[in-house]
Amino acid sequence: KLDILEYPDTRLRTVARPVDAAQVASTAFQTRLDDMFETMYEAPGIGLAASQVDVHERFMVIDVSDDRSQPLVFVNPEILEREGEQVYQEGCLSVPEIFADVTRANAIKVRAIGRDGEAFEMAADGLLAVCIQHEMDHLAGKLFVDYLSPLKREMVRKKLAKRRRA
Ligand SMILES: O=C(O)C[C@@H](Cc1ccccc1)[C@H](O)SCc1ccccc1
Ligand SMILES: [Zn+2]
Repeated sequence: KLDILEYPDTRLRTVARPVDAAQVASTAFQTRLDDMFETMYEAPGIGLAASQVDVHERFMVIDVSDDRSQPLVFVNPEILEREGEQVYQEGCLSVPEIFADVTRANAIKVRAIGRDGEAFEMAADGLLAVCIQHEMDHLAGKLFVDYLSPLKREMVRKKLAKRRRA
């Protein structure tokens, strides 16, 4: 299991660098993917970005299925199209016990390299679209609390400081 960085740890603000596609097939990279899925499932969560475990490379794992049967790997993800808007009450494994409404695109088209090292394109909507956008923010050093008003963000900071002292 990997340790998940917690806000306001400044390492979460690092902008991840692209992965060398030739490395995806390597045992080392595949093992890191296994560790990411194990950490995500154990949290439990439906998404985890490499940034959250202090690995600043552009990849993330997602599984929004109810029975943990649809693991998805996105390496060097890019959003090709965005459509509509949806509000979702988001949480984050790096900002424990804080939830807030975030507005994101309702439907997206994303291109990435998969676990097999091959490029693919995927259309996503609903919770999967929210999760992909949430994880891609992590890779850009952004957190969902950045969308909150300064006042609400200050309340979050105080609440987490108290939680850490407890
Ligand atoms: O911290 C993370 O990136 C994991 C996030 C991913 C996520 C946040 C908001 C909305 C969608 C995905 C979550 O903490 S995973 C926990 C969770 C479980 C079910 C539904 C929403 C969030
Ligand atoms: Zn998160």
